[in-house]
Amino acid sequence: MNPIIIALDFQTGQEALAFIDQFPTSQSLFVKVGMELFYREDNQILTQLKVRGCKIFLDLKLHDIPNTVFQSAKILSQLGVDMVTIHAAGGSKMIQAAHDGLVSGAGTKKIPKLLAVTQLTSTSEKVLHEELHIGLTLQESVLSLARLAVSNGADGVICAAPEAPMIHKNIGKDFLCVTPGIRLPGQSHQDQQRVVSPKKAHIFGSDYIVVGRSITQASNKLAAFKRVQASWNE
Ligand SMILES: O=c1ccn([C@@H]2O[C@H](COP(=O)(O)O)[C@@H](O)[C@H]2O)c(=O)[nH]1
Repeated sequence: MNPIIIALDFQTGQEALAFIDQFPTSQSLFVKVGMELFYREDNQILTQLKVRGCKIFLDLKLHDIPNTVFQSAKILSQLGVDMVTIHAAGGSKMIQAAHDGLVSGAGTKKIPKLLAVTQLTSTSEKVLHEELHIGLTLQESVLSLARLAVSNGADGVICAAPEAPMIHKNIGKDFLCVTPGIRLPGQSHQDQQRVVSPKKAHIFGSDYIVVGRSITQASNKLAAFKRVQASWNE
């Protein structure tokens, strides 16, 4: 299994595909299409990526009333992607609606994995308390949202890697922990707050790491991807 999901945070499909085309065709890539690329390019970027053999994590982080999420998830389920996201903070009915929408929309297609964002990896303990007015610790809040997610049909969560052991211990080893907030040693954290190296994420038990700028903004992107792989395998 390839545990590295590359976040294709490019402004155009042309840039994203030029990036993908640098990799050998034998390399099976797992990529994340987020709001930036999807809002610009729509479904046709997904088709282009599938033609190139990529697995796709469509990261649109749905967060709305249950009916809207149900209808949207139904459509996402028909796009042939492997994973989709919602915000767990939308609550039990919203998570359930996302699950039901995916099941109802998939038809004969494979149902995409449903991942619930717990606390964004750009959120610090200080922001959680002072801006969001949440009285729990980050770990408590992440675990509580992960419990809400699993009870309502999610297959896993988006969290920071140091939270993965707690989630796997309390919820189960098969519940996916997909972890952004990844940097190689010495790199700037930029807007991320809860950051670890690929090696540390592997030790913590992340099922997948999501890596964007460390690879996509490197001068030699293929070499950067190999450095991430090497760190994970250390
Ligand atoms: O909590 C979250 C949820 C999603 N992301 C996404 O992951 C990548 C990370 O990019 P980097 O450049 O490696 O920081 C990005 O697409 C985010 O939208 C996240 O970082 N944290």
